[in-house]
Amino acid sequence: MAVLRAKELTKIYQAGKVSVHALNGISVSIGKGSFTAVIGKSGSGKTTLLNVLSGLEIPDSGTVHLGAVELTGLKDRKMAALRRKKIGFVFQKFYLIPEFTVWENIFIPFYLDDKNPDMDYVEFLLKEMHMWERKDFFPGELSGGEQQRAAIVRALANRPEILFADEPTGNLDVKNSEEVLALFQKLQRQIGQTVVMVTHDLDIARRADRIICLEDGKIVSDTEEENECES
Ligand SMILES: Nc1ncnc2c1ncn2[C@@H]1O[C@H](COP(=O)(O)OP(=O)(O)OP(=O)(O)O)[C@@H](O)[C@H]1O
Repeated sequence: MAVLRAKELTKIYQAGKVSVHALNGISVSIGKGSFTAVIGKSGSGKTTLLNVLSGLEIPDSGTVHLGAVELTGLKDRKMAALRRKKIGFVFQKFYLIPEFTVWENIFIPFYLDDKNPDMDYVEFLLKEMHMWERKDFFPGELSGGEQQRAAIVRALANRPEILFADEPTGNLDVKNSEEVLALFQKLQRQIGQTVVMVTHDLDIARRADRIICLEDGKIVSDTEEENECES
């Protein structure tokens, strides 16, 4: 069963007189409970694809459906609310809010929706990421790996229908990267968490069960096994 379906996505950036076709007719369907890696050379469109699939950016043409809802038709406020409730996003640069503690960063989306988080699940995630002891720290008091682990808890706390991660291990050392990938795999197994992750690294991509390779804004391969993709 597909949790997300995208059809014929195009995105053209205009930089001065140059037009860049960042997405060039991409159609893709993401199965519930699947773990997908998106790889490809620098500039192939990976981040643009993730941003469009997650509603952060609007495509020039094409559609994205999350379940029955067409993201591409939503206005800003509805999109923001839907993203808070149903979509998790992990960025390479973490983007924690520096004035708030880890705990507060995790809870902000819930405050905005006047909802209470599942405390047991948040505690489980913080402990899995070895961040329970650091929950009252401010981002500036944490290492890069700790900040990313906190950002991952924030992204997963509402049990999103789909988690997008853009180079989530790009700024992490081997040990931290391993913990992040192990958590994604554990959640996939235990609660059927759907994950779509961009990476440059074929070894990291191999941890997923599907590898989509992009070139010049197009999918050039989409496999469950070894992949000839240049990344
Ligand atoms: N805001 C923008 N304005 C103009 N061009 C852009 C913009 N964002 C991306 N591009 C261009 O679109 C293309 C795809 O960019 P994108 O960031 O999606 O690639 P990527 O595969 O994620 O690259 P990397 O691996 O280097 O992060 C690139 O050629 C890039 O220069």
